[in-house]
Amino acid sequence: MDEFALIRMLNGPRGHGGGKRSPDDSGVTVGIGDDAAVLRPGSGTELVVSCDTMVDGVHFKPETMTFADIGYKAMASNLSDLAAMGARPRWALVALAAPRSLPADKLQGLYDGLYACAEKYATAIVGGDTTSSPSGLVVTVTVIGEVKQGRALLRSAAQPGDAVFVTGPLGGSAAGLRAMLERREAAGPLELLPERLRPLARAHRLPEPRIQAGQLLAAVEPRQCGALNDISDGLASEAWEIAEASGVTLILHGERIPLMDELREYAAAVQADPLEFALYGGEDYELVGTVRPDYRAELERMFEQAGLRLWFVGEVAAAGEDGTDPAIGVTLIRSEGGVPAPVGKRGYNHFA
Ligand SMILES: Nc1ncnc2c1ncn2[C@@H]1O[C@H](COP(=O)(O)OP(=O)(O)O)[C@@H](O)[C@H]1O
Ligand SMILES: Cc1ncc(C[n+]2csc(CCOP(=O)(O)OP(=O)(O)O)c2C)c(N)n1
Ligand SMILES: [Mg+2]
Ligand SMILES: [Mg+2]
Ligand SMILES: [Mg+2]
Repeated sequence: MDEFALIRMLNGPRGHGGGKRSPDDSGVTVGIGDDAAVLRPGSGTELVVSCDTMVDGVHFKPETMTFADIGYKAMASNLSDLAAMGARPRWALVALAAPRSLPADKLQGLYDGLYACAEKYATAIVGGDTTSSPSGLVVTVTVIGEVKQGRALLRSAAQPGDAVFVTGPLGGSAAGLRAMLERREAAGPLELLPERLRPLARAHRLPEPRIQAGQLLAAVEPRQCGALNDISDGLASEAWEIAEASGVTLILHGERIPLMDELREYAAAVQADPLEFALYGGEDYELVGTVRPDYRAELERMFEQAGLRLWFVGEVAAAGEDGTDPAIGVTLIRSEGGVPAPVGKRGYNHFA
């Protein structure tokens, strides 16, 4: 099949989504098929743009992900960065570098996953690029969202006194990854995995970007909301990014960090500390953020009303206030009443 037939197959009417599946108010003047897409942003909005790549052997292996999972997660991990800015997703572009030997039905599976996630979060796929790859599969998604002018949520907005929250349990994805690699079986339907591993594998393979939570936070009275970040490299690494960008210290309470029961069970079975998965594992795609302390109860109420939840896991201190060195950074109080210990600035790092 030639390149153009492939693009038509993946995105056309015979594909598993096609440009036809755009959301109703897609704002697309020109979509797939010309030299570039032409898009109409809403008035009074600013564009929010980000891209992330998934690479064979780095982000997935046959044991860890099906092709549909790779597509879903490529879209979800990108939308997660829009969530972390408080943006509403609008459009996406997909750049694909695929080995010539990769069967078309595998690529079709990848596109099933991409379109499934894009549809779920009202995102129109408006273009991309298709090339051959001399080695493994590489998928890059670019996402474009919108936020009301001046309302984007930045890493630099944490203030001393803020409460630190996360939007969901952490560490499950990294435990799922480890468990699937240990099994050494090709990834198949989640239902075929032992029940205790399913939630962990799901967290790794089919993460959900916290779009609704991000938008809710961006809509809050602006002076009440602090920093926001999504957790791709692990809570420690993302908390460090907020600390450095804001010039503060984040104090985390180990016992308040939400963990799935299945993670606790898995960690006990492999004699590991479940908190290590949460702090340094990564790919949870939950949000970590801060809120002014007086607004905490109101934010909790707003989340509850929207059918969402927050977990308060710590507080922001002026740099050095807790007596630890270096002054700017992240500290952990393992159990209540204990003393804060520095948290290493480590997590997933492509070149470390
Ligand atoms: N090769 C690059 N060229 C230009 N900017 C880059 C490049 N790689 C990353 N960035 C930018 O660096 C910042 C941090 O990137 P990254 O750590 O990948 O963010 P995230 O973890 O949120 O995906 C972002 O603003 C991103 O756009
Ligand atoms: C086979 C395999 N090995 C290791 C990992 C773990 N892993 C790969 S990339 C990554 C971090 C997130 O990816 P990155 O490209 O750094 O995303 P970004 O921070 O730019 O959003 C993690 C934890 C994995 N997902 N699959
Ligand atoms: Mg990135
Ligand atoms: Mg991010
Ligand atoms: Mg990212």
